[in-house]
Amino acid sequence: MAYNRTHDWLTRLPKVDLHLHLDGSVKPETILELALDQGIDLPVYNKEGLIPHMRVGEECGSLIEYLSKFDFTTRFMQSGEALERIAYEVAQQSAEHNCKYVEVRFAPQLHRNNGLTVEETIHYVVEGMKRGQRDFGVRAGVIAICMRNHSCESNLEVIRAAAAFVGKGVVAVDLAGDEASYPPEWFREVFAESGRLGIPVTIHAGEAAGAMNVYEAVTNLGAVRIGHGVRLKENSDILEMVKDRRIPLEMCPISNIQTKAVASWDAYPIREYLERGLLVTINTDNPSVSGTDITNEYRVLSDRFGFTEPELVRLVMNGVEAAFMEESDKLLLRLEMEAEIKDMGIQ
Ligand SMILES: O=c1[nH]cnc2c1ncn2[C@H]1C[C@H](O)[C@@H](CO)O1
Ligand SMILES: [Zn+2]
Repeated sequence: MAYNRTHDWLTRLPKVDLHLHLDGSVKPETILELALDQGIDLPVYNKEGLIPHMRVGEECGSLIEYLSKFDFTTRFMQSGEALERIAYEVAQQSAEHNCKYVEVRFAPQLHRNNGLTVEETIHYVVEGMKRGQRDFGVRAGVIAICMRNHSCESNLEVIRAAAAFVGKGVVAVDLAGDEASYPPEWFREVFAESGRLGIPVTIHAGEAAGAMNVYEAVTNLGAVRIGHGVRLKENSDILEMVKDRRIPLEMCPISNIQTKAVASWDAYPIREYLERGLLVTINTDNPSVSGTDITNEYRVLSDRFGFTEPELVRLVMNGVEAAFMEESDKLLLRLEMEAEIKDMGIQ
């Protein structure tokens, strides 16, 4: 069988992206326009000059350093118009990589500096995704994020607002931010509310701290998916539990290397996870902060780990299985993607 791993092939491969932050996906061109519209000064007025302010380099040493890039971008994301536009552009960027389904996550409380309510921020992001779906055919769901450095009250407000949008664009809630300083057990009260309201939960865990955080996220916060889970490999019992419960891992390879969730590509556990039967999915995390896109994630994996075309297809279809989607919609998406993959000559 001849494997033709060209860039073009991977771009055309239908894909999904389940872990993508809105504020980590803003194009520098858009920042230039938003700054002019909003009357906010910029350090430089050209795309290339903005990139170092938005993107981490090779030298990024930790998740904390990685997270420092977000303050720059969120300043321009304080109006309904900006949120709607950026969500729309995420759908557009997804379509450029033949991404058929995307789950976009954002933290409503980070977008309230000019007086938007939590509900309004969600409304505008949902509207942008819907317009994107109409124009580019990319299906989408929105995930509302609670932040680790925010109070219980402000996170509860996010959970309750998100619950009101379930079935109207929001598909889940999440917990993000500095994992090493804020352990998941501090958030039991917050996610008890998502349990009461019946909204699905995914939690960033096992990224900047160990496997115990994955255990806590699953057993006490009600996580049915895990963001990253790179350090799950440190504990076999917890790994087996995640496997037995079929809990998908939303892995984001380039980001995981940059944040030092893992020391090097040699130590990246993706092959090990697949061999041990975990449901691994491939995602971008933050295209503009990480300088990546979904095609690039697959390309790097294919280059680094020698994944074959059928293996790459399996990773894509794991993403479909893991999607926060109604089973009937999932079936349609799967059939559509399988037909397209078959047309590309892969079984
Ligand atoms: O990989 C990540 N781990 C933890 N927190 C993250 C990651 N990527 C982005 N964030 C944070 C920074 C953003 O401002 C916030 C909401 O999208 O989520
Ligand atoms: Zn993330």
